[in-house]
Amino acid sequence: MTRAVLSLGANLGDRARALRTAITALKDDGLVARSTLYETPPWGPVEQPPYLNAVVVVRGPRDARGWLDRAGELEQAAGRTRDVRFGPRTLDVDVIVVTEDDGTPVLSDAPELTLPHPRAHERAFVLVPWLTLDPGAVIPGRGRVADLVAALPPDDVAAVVRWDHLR
Ligand SMILES: Nc1ncnc2c1ncn2[C@@H]1O[C@H](COP(=O)(O)OP(=O)(O)OP(=O)(O)O)[C@@H](O)[C@H]1O
Ligand SMILES: Nc1nc2c(c(=O)[nH]1)N=C(CO)CN2
Repeated sequence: MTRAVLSLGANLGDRARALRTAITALKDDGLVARSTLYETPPWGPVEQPPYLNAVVVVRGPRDARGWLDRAGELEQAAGRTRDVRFGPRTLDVDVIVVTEDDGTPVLSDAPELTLPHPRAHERAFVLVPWLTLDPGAVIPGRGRVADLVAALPPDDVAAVVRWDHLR
């Protein structure tokens, strides 16, 4: 058994429906915790609409590749096609960290599965929802999520807004 932290994002189509459908599907995979939905400004070089993001924790009988495969299945089910790097999408599911049951982090530098996710530590849209689920969370090699959030530009953190409060 392994425990995985997954980041979900969508900025095309019915964003909330895409995230909720994926989170519901993950109940079959051992969903442990899920954040609420957050509206977040687009991160990265591509101009595009705002995202809805969420973070979930799952624990089940998959290895790290198994979680990556499951992420791909959920993206396909949401109608994702091959697209621009960092560009808009109906659903993006990233594997952020994977931990063995004895607490050992799974590390990988393979291009098709890099763990921990190489950009998670600088993304408020990952760190802020994750921190609500696990105040003691750590990214191996990067530090405590609470400290990483504190090190981000305050405007980046403030721009991650609970979506249920917006409606
Ligand atoms: N930890 C990881 N989680 C998800 N995909 C990963 C990971 N490490 C490597 N990849 C690979 O990244 C490739 C590109 O993924 P994708 O198109 O989702 O990138 P992106 O979403 O534009 O960028 P980012 O991964 O920074 O969010 C995938 O084919 C996948 O195999
Ligand atoms: N706010 C936000 N920005 C992004 C996201 C995302 O999920 N949320 N995903 C991206 C895909 O690489 C690029 N930029």
